[in-house]
Amino acid sequence: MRSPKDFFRPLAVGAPEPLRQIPFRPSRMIHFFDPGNEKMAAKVPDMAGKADVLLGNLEDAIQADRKEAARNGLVRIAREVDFGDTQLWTRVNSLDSPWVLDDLLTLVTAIGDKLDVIMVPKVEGPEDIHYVDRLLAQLEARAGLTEPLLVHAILETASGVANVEEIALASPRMQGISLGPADLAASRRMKTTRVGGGHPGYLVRTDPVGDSIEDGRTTYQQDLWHYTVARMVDACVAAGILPYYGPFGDIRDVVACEDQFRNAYLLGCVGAWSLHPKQIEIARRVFSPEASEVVWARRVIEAMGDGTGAVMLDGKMQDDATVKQCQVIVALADDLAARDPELAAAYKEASA
Ligand SMILES: CC(=O)SCCNC(=O)CCNC(=O)[C@H](O)C(C)(C)COP(=O)(O)OP(=O)(O)OC[C@H]1O[C@@H](n2cnc3c(N)ncnc32)[C@H](O)[C@@H]1OP(=O)(O)O
Ligand SMILES: CC(=O)C(=O)O
Ligand SMILES: [Mg+2]
Repeated sequence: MRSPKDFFRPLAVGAPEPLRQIPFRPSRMIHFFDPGNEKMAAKVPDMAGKADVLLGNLEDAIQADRKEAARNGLVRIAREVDFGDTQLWTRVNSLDSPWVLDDLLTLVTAIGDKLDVIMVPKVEGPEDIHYVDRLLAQLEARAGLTEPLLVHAILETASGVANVEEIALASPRMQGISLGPADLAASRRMKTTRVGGGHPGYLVRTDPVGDSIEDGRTTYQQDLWHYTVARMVDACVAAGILPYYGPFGDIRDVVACEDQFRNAYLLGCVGAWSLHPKQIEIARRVFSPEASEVVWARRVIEAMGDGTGAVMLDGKMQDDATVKQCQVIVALADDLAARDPELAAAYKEASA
């Protein structure tokens, strides 16, 4: 473990200074595409106007014999497409794979100045981040980069969850963490074959009424991911980085996808992954505060004046703590509206 005094020292001679704070940039959806798939690649310029983050995926979902094509495709896309203020991320192959070294060597030296964040899958503990941290510093120095690349970990192994607090604090490069429900389910030997979402077998049941243990007992499906998402949010916020829900694999079920995303939003996540173009809009809707909520939050802040004491508003008690809750909503709304003109117009209309 590095001394706190050395934490912000570059890890290689000539590497850029690490950031002291992770900037908040809207990232309601991290949209995955296969950069080696010509159809998807052709849609990138259009999607750059719709998604907050576009991620060129090199890991799972890319066939072994297409890894090089995906890597080369990402280099080409990064050089040719104007991303405006849309972020470009990548997910490299896992650290034990035969591809990751070439992923990092190629991407940092060829397009390190175009990439914002490198997502690292299957992170088991802080040692994985330390390895990537030093290697990135060496490559940044070689490429002459002036801004440090940020690192995002996927929480998708049982060890990763056990070590999530240390992972979040492992490097000043740490930008955020996403839940990886598919690999995590496999790692934990959970008995679900779904990619995220609930399961009808994971439920609670009301008590028996009368003599029958069968009749009249309502069941409620529970959220398999609640514990992990809540723990991830705490670990991220304590470390000053951003938590994200991951993928929802049932592309057809846009209703349950929206529910899962909303659970994550309410628990503190700033975004989720989108795997298909139709999930971009779901994430945009869910991870943007509702206009009526923003109006209410502004009313509370105004009514509370200097933010101390207690007042009643529409029959509800407001005090120092509720002002802070409302400030969270308003700050997020302002950040998102600055990027999203449609949202800005909706907020303006609601407050008129
Ligand atoms: C557990 C994990 O690791 S999750 C992360 C890894 N997985 C991924 O990244 C998967 C990304 N998504 C995909 O590969 C695809 O969306 C699939 C395989 C799930 C479905 O693909 P398709 O069967 O082609 O879907 P569908 O027919 O509805 O596609 C409609 C159009 O959208 C395009 N499209 C589909 N997904 C995407 C995407 N992620 N980005 C851009 N375009 C896409 C298709 O190419 C198709 O284009 P066309 O109209 O020009 O023919
Ligand atoms: C997100 C991811 O990689 C997983 O669920 O396994
Ligand atoms: Mg995975």
